[in-house]
This record gives sequence, C-alpha cells and structure tokens, in this order.
Amino acid sequence: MQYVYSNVTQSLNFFGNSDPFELIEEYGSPLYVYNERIFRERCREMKNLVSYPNFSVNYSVKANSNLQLLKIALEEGLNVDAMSPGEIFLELQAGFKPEQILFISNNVSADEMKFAIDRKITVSVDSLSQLELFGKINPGGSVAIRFNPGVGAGHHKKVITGGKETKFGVDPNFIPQVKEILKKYNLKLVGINQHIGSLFMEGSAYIQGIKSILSLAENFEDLEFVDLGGGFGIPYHKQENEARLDLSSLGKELDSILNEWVKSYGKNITFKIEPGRYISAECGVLLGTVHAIKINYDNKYVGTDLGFNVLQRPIMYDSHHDIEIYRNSDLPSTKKEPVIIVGNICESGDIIAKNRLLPEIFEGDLLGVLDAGAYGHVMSSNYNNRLRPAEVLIKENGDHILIRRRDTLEDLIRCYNV
Ligand SMILES: Cc1ncc(COP(=O)(O)O)c(C=O)c1O
Ligand SMILES: N[C@@H](CCCC[NH3+])C(=O)O
Repeated sequence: MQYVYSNVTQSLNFFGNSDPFELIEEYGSPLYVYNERIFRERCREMKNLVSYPNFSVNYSVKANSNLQLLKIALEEGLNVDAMSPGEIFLELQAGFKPEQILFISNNVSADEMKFAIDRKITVSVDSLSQLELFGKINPGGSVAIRFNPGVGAGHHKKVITGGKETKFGVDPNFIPQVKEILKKYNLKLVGINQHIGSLFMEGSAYIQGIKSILSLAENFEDLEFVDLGGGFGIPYHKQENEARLDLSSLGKELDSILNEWVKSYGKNITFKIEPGRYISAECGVLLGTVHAIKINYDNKYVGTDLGFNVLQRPIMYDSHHDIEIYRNSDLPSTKKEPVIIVGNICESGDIIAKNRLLPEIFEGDLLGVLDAGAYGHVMSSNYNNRLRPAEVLIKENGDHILIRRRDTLEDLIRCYNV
C-alpha cells in the first residue's frame, strides 16, 4: 500500500500492525479507527495540565462515548461529565462510580433529573426554573449550577456556549433569585460550572472565562468545586503544520490563578475541567472508499462513501479535516488538482472537502479523514437509511479489535411496530 498523500498517520504508526486496506476488507467501509496509545496520551496530558492537587479531568463523553474508550478513560483516572441519561447509563456501564459523574443538564424533564438524583449523581442545573424543579424533586439536596458569566469562544457560532447569544447557563444578574430558591428548598450549592464553548487554540478567552467564574464563585460560601469547562482545541490543519495549543503555558497560568484564588477563598476546593475534543479527536481516523470520479461542468468530484451521515462536522460547521490518500495500485498521481470530495447522500450539501488541492485520486483509493475521533461517530446517523460504520481500536501492541459493530439492515427496522 502506498501513502499517496500525507504521511501523518504513517509517522504516528497509527494503524499498528495493519494497513487501511486490510482494515476495510475486514470491517467494511466506511470505518472509524481509533488508536489507543494516542487516546491514553491525551488523557495524561489533560491530567498533568496543572500541579494544583485537587484537580479532576471530567472527560466530556459527548465527543466520543464508545464504551471501550470510556473504560480506557476510567483506567487513566479520568472522571466524566454527562449531558443526558443515556450518557449516564453508558458511563455507569463502563464502570464509573456515581461520584465520578457530573450531570450537566440542559432543559431536562423531571424524570431525567430524577434519573440522576436516584443514582446519587450530582446534577448541575442551568436555569432558575430547573433549579426550582430540582428543589421540588429533591428538597434538602445538593446541587450545582451552571453560570454564564458572559465570556464565549469557539470555532463556530453554533458551538459558542457562553456570552450573550446562547441558551446556556444562568445569567449572574439572577444570583439573588438563585439564593432565594436555594433557601426555599434548603438546597446546598456544592459547585458551580461554566463552559465557554468548543475549540480554542490559545488560552486567553479560557483564562478570561476562569477569572469571571472565580469572581462569581465568591458570591457563594463553602463550595466544593468549580468546574472551569472544556473547549481545548486540537490542530486540524496538520498537513500545514498548525501549531498545537500550548498546554504548558496555559497550565502554568492556571496554576497561579487557582492557587491564588483558593488562598483568598480559604478552602482548597476541587477544580474540574471538561475536555471532550482534546481527549478523543486525534485518536480517530475515518476511512472511506472512492467509488466514482466525475467532472460536472468545471468541477471535479471525488465520490465516496463518506456522506454527512457518517461525519457531520463539515456540513454543520464548514469544518476542515485533513485528508490522506492511500492506494493499492501503481497508478501515478503526477499533478495536484482542486477537487470536491463528496459523499453518497441525497443532498448537494453532502461535501466533506471543498476545492481541496490534492494529487490525482482514482476509484478504489481509500481516504483517511484525520482527527475524526471527536464528534464523529457520536453525531453519525442513519439518514438515507445508511448503516452507521463500525469502530475499531488499534491496541497499544498494534493489533486491532472491533469495539462496535457496523449497523445491519435489520437494525434499520428494529424500532418499527409492524
Ligand atoms: C458543557 C460542556 N462541557 C464540555 C464540552 C466539551 O467541549 P470540548 O469538546 O470542546 O472540550 C461541551 C461541548 O462544547 C459542553 O457543552
Ligand atoms: N459538535 C461540535 C462541538 C460541540 C461541542 C458540544 N457542546 C463539533 O463537532 O465541533
């Protein structure tokens, strides 16, 4: 097999003892492939972000909740956040204890809130009405609150979750009402949290957000934790040598802010962070197959099985993913040309890469979509009644194992009443 374009995965020995053609032959195309070594490395980098002792890395499993990866995160000493009863269910299945889970709820039903409370999982609510609901369900209980101190950041407006234009968090102007509701239901506020948004590549907005949430925390006595949120970015433009987020200087800055703050607060509370993408994006490559090449008017289209049912990020946020080309024949690619890489879904927005300058691609080539381990499979769907791909793990010894099977046609009719 030749790496026709880009050797990012080759230099990482990403596919271990196999090559993409062998994996596709065994598990079908398209296919999500995860590298265990890289996943573990990212867990450790986050754990070592600061030297402040009471520090918890809560993996935000919405990025990738494959059960096998959750078990590895648990082995690495991470805790988790959850956004839904489904995520809680998976986390408990993976072996996390209730005290390792923070349910960061958003507009949940009473039953969903009860689901967490019954399992002794801390619930963070993000509106006054949900705080009232919590108080009615669990008077005298312990609760956390998500605040929105006004700072937002992210790679796209759809993923900015702090500031004035988002549904998330409680506006700090309502702190008096928060206190009234806490008192009314005799609730103990154990923690506060925020999340400014997803994907920052330099730490200034994150630090600004932390300063805001810490100054807000001073309104409350005897907190047990402040959760600073996630959003740590990864370089999606590896083929152009994009720099990594400088974790070392971010960690130093954090350490000095946190140590200083606990001194004035008078208690060594726990600080939590909630990274999702940073933990799982780079351990994942989505493999797909080129089935057709065509020229429509002036555009050259590369037709693949990588529809937006499989990876939604490009259609949803115009996100960039680097693409590698693998070939099992001697066909030469002599020139680079702009191509539009498309999937097999019945919508003209079904584009995975627009006007990408790549060496000539042929039918039968495989493509590797890099950094697909976060918000990849979890956001995939059965649109057009296509089957969601299998997920395979390249273990640390280089062998591969199937960690989620591909959908079957029978799966498509499983929920119908016929
Ligand atoms: C509340 C919350 N925490 C954590 C995350 C994880 O974000 P990221 O994957 O950017 O680290 C998200 C997603 O943006 C989120 O909404
Ligand atoms: N799904 C988004 C990130 C959103 C994170 C959840 N709040 C992405 O793919 O970039």
